Amino acid sequence: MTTAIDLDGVTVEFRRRGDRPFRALSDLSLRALAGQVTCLLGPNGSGKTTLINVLTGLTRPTSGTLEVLGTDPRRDRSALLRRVAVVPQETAVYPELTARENLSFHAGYYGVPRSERQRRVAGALELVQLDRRADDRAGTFSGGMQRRLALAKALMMAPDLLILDEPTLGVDVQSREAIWARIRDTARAGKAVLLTTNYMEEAQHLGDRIVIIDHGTTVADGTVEDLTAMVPEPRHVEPPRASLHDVFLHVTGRDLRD
Ligand SMILES: Nc1ncnc2c1ncn2[C@@H]1O[C@H](COP(=O)(O)OP(=O)(O)OP(=O)(O)O)[C@@H](O)[C@H]1O
Repeated sequence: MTTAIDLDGVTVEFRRRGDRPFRALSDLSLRALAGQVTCLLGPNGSGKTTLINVLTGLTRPTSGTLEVLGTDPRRDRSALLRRVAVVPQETAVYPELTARENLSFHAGYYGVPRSERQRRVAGALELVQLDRRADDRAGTFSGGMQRRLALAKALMMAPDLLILDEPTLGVDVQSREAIWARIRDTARAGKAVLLTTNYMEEAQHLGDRIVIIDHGTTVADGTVEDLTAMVPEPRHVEPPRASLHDVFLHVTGRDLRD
C-alpha cells in the first residue's frame, strides 16, 4: 500500500512570551497508508491540531522530515492542497448560503470546471443525504447537518488524502453513522484518511490503524488488536480483552493536561 503521510522526527516549538520555547510536537514519527483510516487519538493539548497544521503546510516544523502524498508541504503547498481535503473542527460553511450554493462556491473557488460543477455538487449532496435540503440555508441546519455539509465539501473534491478533525463531535447517532459510512467508502476507494477523535468507539469502529499521541509524541501505534494486547491486566472479565478506552488511559494516564 502506498504511503500517504510519512513524518520522521518532527518537532514543533512555539515561542511563548517570557518563557522557554514550548514543544507542541516532540520528535514525532507517523506513517499513514492509502486505503486505510488512520485514527489519531490524544488528550486535549497533545498536539493533534498542530500535527494537522504541519501536514497541510500551515505550521512549519522546527525540525524533522515530512512527506505528504510524496511532496514536502513546506515546498509546494498549493499543489498539495489540490489533493488534500481538510474538514476542520469548527464548522466551515456559510450560513447565509444554501447547501447547494455552499458547495458550488467551494467548487468554483477550487477550479472545478463550470460544466462539471452541477453534477459534482448534486453527487456530494446525495452522498451525505442532504439532497432533500439542498436549497435550504446552511444556517438553518442542525450541527450534525452542518458537519455533513462540511464533509460533502471535502468529498466533492475527490481528495487523495482526507483529513478530518473530530468529524462527529456533537452529532447524533444517525449523522454519525452516515459520516462513518462515507469515511469508510473513501478509504475503500484507495484514498488515505486521517482523523482525530476523542471517541474511543469511533476509533475502534473506523480505525485500520490507531496512533495515540501525548505530549506531542507517539505513545502507541498499531491496529486495535495490537493496542489492546498492550494492556497487561484487562480490568474486565467479560469481554476478556481490554478496550481501546483502557489502552488510552494506560498510555496517557488520568491527569488533566490544562
Ligand atoms: N500558536 C501557538 N502558540 C503557542 N502554543 C501553541 C500554539 N498552538 C498550539 N499551542 C499549544 O500546543 C499544544 C498542542 O495544541 P493542539 O491544539 O495541537 O492540541 P490538540 O491535541 O489538538 O488539543 P484538543 O484535543 O484540545 O483539540 C497546546 O498546549 C497548545 O496550547
